Amino acid sequence: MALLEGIRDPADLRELPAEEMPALAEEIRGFLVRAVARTGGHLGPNLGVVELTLALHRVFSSPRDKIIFDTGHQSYVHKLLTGRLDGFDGLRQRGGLSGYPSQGESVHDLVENSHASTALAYADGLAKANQRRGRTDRSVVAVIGDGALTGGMAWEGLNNLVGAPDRPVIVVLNDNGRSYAPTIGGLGRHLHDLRTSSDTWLDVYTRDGHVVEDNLFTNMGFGYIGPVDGHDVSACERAFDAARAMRRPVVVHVVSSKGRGYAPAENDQADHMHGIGKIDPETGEAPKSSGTSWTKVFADELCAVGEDHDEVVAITAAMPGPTGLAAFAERFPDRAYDVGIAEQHAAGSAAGLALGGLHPVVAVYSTFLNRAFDQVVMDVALHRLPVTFVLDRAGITGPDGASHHGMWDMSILGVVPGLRVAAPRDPARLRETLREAVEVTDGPTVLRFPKATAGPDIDAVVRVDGMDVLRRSRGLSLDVLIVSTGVLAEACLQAADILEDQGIGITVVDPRWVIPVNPALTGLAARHQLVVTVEDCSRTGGVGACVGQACADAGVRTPVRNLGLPRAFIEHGDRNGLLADMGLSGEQIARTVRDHHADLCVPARTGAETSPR
Ligand SMILES: Cc1ncc(C[n+]2csc(CCOP(=O)(O)OP(=O)(O)O)c2C)c(N)n1
Ligand SMILES: CC(=O)[C@@H](O)[C@H](O)COP(=O)(O)O
Ligand SMILES: [Mg+2]
Repeated sequence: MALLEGIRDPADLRELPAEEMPALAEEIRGFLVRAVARTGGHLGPNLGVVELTLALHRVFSSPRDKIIFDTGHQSYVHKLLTGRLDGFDGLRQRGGLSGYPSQGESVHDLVENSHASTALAYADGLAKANQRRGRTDRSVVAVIGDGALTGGMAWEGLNNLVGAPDRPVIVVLNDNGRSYAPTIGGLGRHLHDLRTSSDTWLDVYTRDGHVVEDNLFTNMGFGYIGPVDGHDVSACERAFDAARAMRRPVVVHVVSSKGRGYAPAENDQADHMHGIGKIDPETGEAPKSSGTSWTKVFADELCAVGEDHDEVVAITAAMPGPTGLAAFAERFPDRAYDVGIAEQHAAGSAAGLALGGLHPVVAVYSTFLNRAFDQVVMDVALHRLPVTFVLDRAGITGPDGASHHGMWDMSILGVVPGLRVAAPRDPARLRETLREAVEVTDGPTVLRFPKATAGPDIDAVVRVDGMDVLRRSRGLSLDVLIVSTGVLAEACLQAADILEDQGIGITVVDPRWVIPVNPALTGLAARHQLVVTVEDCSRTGGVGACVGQACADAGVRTPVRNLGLPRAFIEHGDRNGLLADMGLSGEQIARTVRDHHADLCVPARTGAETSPR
């Protein structure tokens, strides 16, 4: 790896002769496979941008020239070329390199948000700032994938970028034909036609670039250069030079292949190793996973629901595999819709499907529902439409860090009139609440579950008014009511064991449907000295806040304390380690409950009250 080890800064790269680029690319590919096989990460996307990224850093002078990576999952090569070769052993681990650009890591990193389709907005703003400040000596370059280009924000960006022909921005479209799955819709078809219609890929550029007469981009007002071979460093360099010389908004259409140069990724028909865990670098094989994921439990039950409910249809935002909808699509191909990376459209289209008499199930990662909040409120809930949103990766996810933790869904959804949220604690409750959700006809429902292996079922001692009492106080004192949400039930029960041994009477209740607050919960709260709510979601506006509000509104004076995630961006790490950092392990919950109970300075009650039967 002599060449790669000699690059500590893009300036070192620019010193190398063009003839060294193929060898350097080879070194980078070999390094990526070995490193990501050890840590997991986005191997496929990064293998696809090796030559493209070399050309970017040879033509443009970051950080004076700004290079923005849309989504950012394809920025490993950029990190290797900007002095972070040694950090890859800690990729996506606590205290290690982020899997996305990170301002704290490098001056060459600009956008940390890994939500797709935002790069053109940043580029628009940066270009305007350069123009305002008379900075005519630098470029703004946005690298966006064909998948990210299916997102609505990307079209808002394109529309604004061409609004000012005199404000140069270079849009590098990295077109590998897919997100996880092949890129859908008219854009997918158009790009395919552009990729295949040119008899020869452009490798010679006149000063004004090679403008193709008539395509989507030229008709909008962009200069267009392409299609360019994304695995030919020199061709990419010539294209970027030509684009810069045009001094106007330009799209450079680069054609690449995800997983390039590593047979197990190239042959992976699912998604060319888009995002992987640890693998054997020789074979590409992953160790057999122990246990069943929450996603698999959902995928299987949705297929069963589909058999029983002909009105149920499913929508994914370019993630059929990761959300589990691929199984439903295989079973019911005419009842599954992939709308591209377009969560807002997914929610709006779901509203249309519901108005048409169907019951759509929209499966997205919790964090990506943020993007469709207005559609959930105004297009679905306002019309009281029967749409079920299934939020995978809810709560702390782990390796993808701050913009992927699904830690705001219950906080933002708590304010939506008529919307109901369930947080199943185990596979049995996921199956149960999913079936309950698809029976709801007068408004939206939401289920949320984590990126984790699904644990064993936790049966209730008794179900009272739809809520599951998981633990009744062993003694007769009703000191503390722990309101457990979702998978944290296991930690709450561990805490209950510890606290009971310390003489504090604990009731643990799982409301199952956590928003709006079950009125019976306030009655249960009234019979205890203290209520402690526990959730894998932001404490701000989460279930705990809703319970406190409900108790206050019901005139229940029992103090309510909320355990959950802080109003902060939480770095990447492993899920359990981060939950423990946030005080959400069994032991920590017990310690916090004990402290709150001690603060009440009230002796444990004896006898008079009755535990819920
Ligand atoms: C708003 C949003 N929805 C979903 C995702 C999940 N996601 C991460 S990468 C990806 C596919 C990106 O495809 P593309 O832009 O073509 O980049 P490629 O992986 O092909 O390089 C998706 C859907 C996301 N990051 N942001
Ligand atoms: C980049 C992106 O948003 C996704 O690829 C994300 O990495 C999802 O990862 P998991 O599916 O492993 O949770
Ligand atoms: Mg793509």
